[in-house]
Amino acid sequence: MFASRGLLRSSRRLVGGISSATRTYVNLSKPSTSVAVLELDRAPVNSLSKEMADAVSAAIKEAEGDDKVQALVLKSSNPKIFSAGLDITEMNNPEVERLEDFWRSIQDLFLTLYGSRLSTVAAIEGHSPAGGCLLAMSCDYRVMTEGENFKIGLNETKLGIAAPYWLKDLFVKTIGNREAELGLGLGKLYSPSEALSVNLIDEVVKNEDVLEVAMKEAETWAKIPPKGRVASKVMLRSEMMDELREKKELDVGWFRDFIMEEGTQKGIDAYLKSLGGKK
Ligand SMILES: CC/C=C\C/C=C\CCC/C=C/CC(=O)SCCNC(=O)CCNC(=O)[C@H](O)C(C)(C)COP(=O)(O)OP(=O)(O)OC[C@H]1O[C@@H](n2cnc3c(N)ncnc32)[C@H](O)[C@@H]1OP(=O)(O)O
Repeated sequence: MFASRGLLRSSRRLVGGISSATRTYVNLSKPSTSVAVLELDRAPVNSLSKEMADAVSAAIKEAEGDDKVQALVLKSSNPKIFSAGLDITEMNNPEVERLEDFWRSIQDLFLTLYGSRLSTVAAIEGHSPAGGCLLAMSCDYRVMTEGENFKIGLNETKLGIAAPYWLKDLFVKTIGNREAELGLGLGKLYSPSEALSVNLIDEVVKNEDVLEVAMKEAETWAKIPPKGRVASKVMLRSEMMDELREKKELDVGWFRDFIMEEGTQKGIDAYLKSLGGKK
């Protein structure tokens, strides 16, 4: 029960050093011996397509492959948008096989980030709705830039969809049941100060300070002896992860059936057209 699969992941398959490795959609660098930085870099809004989700998972695993690295800062190349969440076009009139593979990649990204042996700090620069909030909540610590127009939360109901059960569970774990009922039901997006008041994030900082604060926090976590730190993380997180691993294909089926419904498609289509007013 203690050694949840994946959490104390073996690094044998992984390359060792990280030297500003740059790949499509993400940039991975190592500004200090024990802290790596993973930058989300998929214009215009860092939405999570299947390929983007796979790239983020691969970069986390690469960082874990360096035994000296103990912490990871997750940031955005866009100072106004951390991530706009799942790429909605993946769910709009999709091919069923692609849709299922897309969802497996999202599940894997969650399991990889939430279950990482690394201490993870989200430097939330700007907007972070839905899947963006999932990324942030999967980290150990969350710093968000100030600016009351920036929003974070789970707005799925506003698109006519529902968060999967494991994202709901993560939300409840993070902000408690009552606030999650309000947040999920209303599809509420919180300003940084509101998010801080419900413990959705841990700190609000000036835009220009976000990386420095996140790096400092990551260095603090990196100094904790990893054996006890990782064991504590396993104790806190393994139950949720094990449940999803057991139900993975069931969850893929729920997602597929929900998304393929005609009513869901109508809602997604209308929402997508409203975005940017251009589609
Ligand atoms: C019982 C249930 C059982 C099973 C159900 C299981 C699972 C279902 C759950 C699925 C989970 C979904 C989670 C999600 O993440 S859904 C995505 C939610 N995201 C959003 O609602 C964010 C939408 N975007 C925005 O609000 C704004 O773009 C943002 C505030 C981030 C930035 O605003 P800005 O004005 O700067 O940019 P825009 O002009 O709006 O956008 C620029 C272009 O980017 C496109 N765009 C934006 N967001 C997305 C996205 N998430 N996916 C794809 N494309 C996106 C936008 O359309 C613009 O494109 P162009 O018009 O320029 O082509």
